[in-house]
Amino acid sequence: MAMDAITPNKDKARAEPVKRPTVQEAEEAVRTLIAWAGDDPQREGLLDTPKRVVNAYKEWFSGYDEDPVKYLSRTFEDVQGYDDIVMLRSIDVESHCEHHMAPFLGKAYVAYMPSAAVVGISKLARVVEIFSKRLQTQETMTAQICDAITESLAPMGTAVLIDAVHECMSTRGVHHKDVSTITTQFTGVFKSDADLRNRFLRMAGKG
Ligand SMILES: Nc1nc2c(ncn2[C@@H]2O[C@H](COP(=O)(O)OP(=O)(O)OP(=O)(O)O)[C@@H](O)[C@H]2O)c(=O)[nH]1
Ligand SMILES: [Zn+2]
Repeated sequence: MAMDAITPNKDKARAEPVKRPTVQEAEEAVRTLIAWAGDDPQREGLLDTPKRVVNAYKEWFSGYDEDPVKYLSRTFEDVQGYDDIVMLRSIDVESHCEHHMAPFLGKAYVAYMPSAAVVGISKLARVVEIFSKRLQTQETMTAQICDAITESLAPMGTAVLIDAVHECMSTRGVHHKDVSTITTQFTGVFKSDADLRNRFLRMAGKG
């Protein structure tokens, strides 16, 4: 999808799409932040930095240009009657918090109980990646991953757990380095069946 088509995280208060600035405008904003940090944007070592930062942003925030549902649309039905949990453990999460634009890093655990069809397992990791490559709160991201799987696959239930360390808490502010944050979202049988939910948590190593 083109870089000028932005699909922001849902914000019900905003009706109009956000207009993406030009590369030149984005680079100028980085020069402003360099000066705000106290350095000279014209210093030789910093001359190419705005270009590098803008390119890094393209990668860190590439999730605005991707539609997770697209990845979940191809399913497979021939699984010989398989009817138990499908779970991906320890999916890397590299995201940025929407409050400080600081990284938060961790792991996601994603499971669903198939109703009929299953999906290619790599697509679940892609869904995590797409939502993580946006400005996020961990809670929003956990709910978005769960919703995308639930809406696309209509499984018997979906379970998502994210365990992450927020650099806005470890490198600034309260400076707590060893605190990780766990968020969970459960639907369907994972919500109604405590034994199944506990099985998921044990399989994630959190039970
Ligand atoms: N719930 C939630 N909070 C987050 C997340 N990422 C960062 N935060 C918190 O967002 C809050 C923002 O609080 P503010 O008081 O507005 O900002 P601040 O003055 O920079 O806060 P401190 O981080 O405490 O210095 C902080 O408590 C952060 O720890 C997240 O994913 N979920
Ligand atoms: Zn933060």
